[in-house]
Parts: sequence; C-alpha cells; structure tokens
Amino acid sequence: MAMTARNISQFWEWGRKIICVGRNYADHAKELKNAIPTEPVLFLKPPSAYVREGSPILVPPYTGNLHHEVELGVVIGKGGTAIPQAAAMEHVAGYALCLDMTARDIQDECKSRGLPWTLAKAFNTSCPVSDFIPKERIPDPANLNLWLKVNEQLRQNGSTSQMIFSIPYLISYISDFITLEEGDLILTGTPKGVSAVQEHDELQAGIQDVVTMSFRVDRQD
Ligand SMILES: O=C(O)/C=C/C(=O)CC(=O)C(=O)O
Ligand SMILES: [Mg+2]
Repeated sequence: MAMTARNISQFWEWGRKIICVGRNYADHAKELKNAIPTEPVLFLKPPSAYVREGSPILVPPYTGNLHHEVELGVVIGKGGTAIPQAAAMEHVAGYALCLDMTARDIQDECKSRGLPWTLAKAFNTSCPVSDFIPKERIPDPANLNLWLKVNEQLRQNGSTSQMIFSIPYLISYISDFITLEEGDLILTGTPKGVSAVQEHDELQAGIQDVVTMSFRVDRQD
C-alpha cells in the first residue's frame, strides 16, 4: 500500500515535542520580578497539551491562578542537531499562534521549592494552537504584533521585535541539546500583560492581520 505523506499543516497531530522558551521578553521577565536571562530558559510540554479551536481550555482542579501567555510558535520543517544560526531559518516550515497556559500559583510553588514546572505548564489543554501559517505568509517573524483579549478586554499587545533571543538563535541553541524533528513546535516566549483567566472566559488572540483564534475556558471535572 502506498504511504501517504504527512501534512505539516496538521503538525499538532504528529505527537512531536513542544519546546518552550521562557523569559524571552524583558517586559514580561520584569513583571514577574525575574532577572533578564543571559541564556534561553527552556521547558517542555507534551503533545497532549495541544487544544484546537472548538474545544475548551480546561482549568486544572489544583490551580487558583491560571494565566494566559500569548506566543509565536515556530514549526520545524526539517530536523537537525547543532544547527548553525546562519542555516536555522531553512529548518522552519511555518508558524502558529499559541498560548502557553500557566498555573502561576503552582509555578511559584515549584520555583520556591526548587522543583520542575511540569504541573504548572504541561497539563492537558495547556497549549492552544491556531491553524498552521506557512513560512511564506510571514516574511519577517522578528517584527510581528501579538495580542490577546479576555472577554473583549486587551491584556497583551507586544511585538516579536522585543524578543531577547532571536528565532535563529533559539533554533541553534535548542538543537545543541535537543535534536529537532520535523513537526516539533517552539514557543518563543510571551510579552508582558499575562493575567488570570476564569471558567466561562472567552479568549481571543491574534498575529496582526495574519491569524486570529478564540477559546472558551472551562473547569475540568
Ligand atoms: O519564571 C517565572 O516566574 C515565569 C516564567 C515563565 O512562565 C516563562 C514563560 O513561559 C514565558 O516567559 O513565556
Ligand atoms: Mg511562556
């Protein structure tokens, strides 16, 4: 039987890694009273974190402070290890708008106890994701407006020009430690304005005139 080629525009179905970069915007690092990093801060989400429009973001029962973080996602089209910065963009298939949903109270507790952030960052539905955006539709990913509204109120409005570490730098840095594979997603960090969401809230987010997405928040039973 002939093999059907997989379609990168459904990358969230492939079961690949979600690699997240934290504290990549100085204004967000400052609002959480973190130092500006001198190297990228990395953590992971499992593929079970993905949620698509039409399904709700579920508030885990163990948090009382679930935050939104709007982020540009970079979808890897060609894998590699130790990718040089100069070749990094050749490994990009496209982009997606993503939310890095974060149980901030649990993250604070993990930080104070020196524990990993897994339960704060990697729970089911912690990575809402837009439609795939082919690379050609975003000629300059380093100069994009990202915004997020909760119940029509603007909470985040930043530009990828504010990133501390650029997309080529991140791809090169990550691939020195973690081999990148086709279908992997890199979340590149959030600008300032993160805040709590509640059950029944409606979240809308966008990348300027390129894409928008909406999600409802529900409590997990
Ligand atoms: O260190 C903290 O208090 C919080 C860090 C984050 O949640 C980092 C991110 O996920 C981000 O900056 O996007
Ligand atoms: Mg984040």
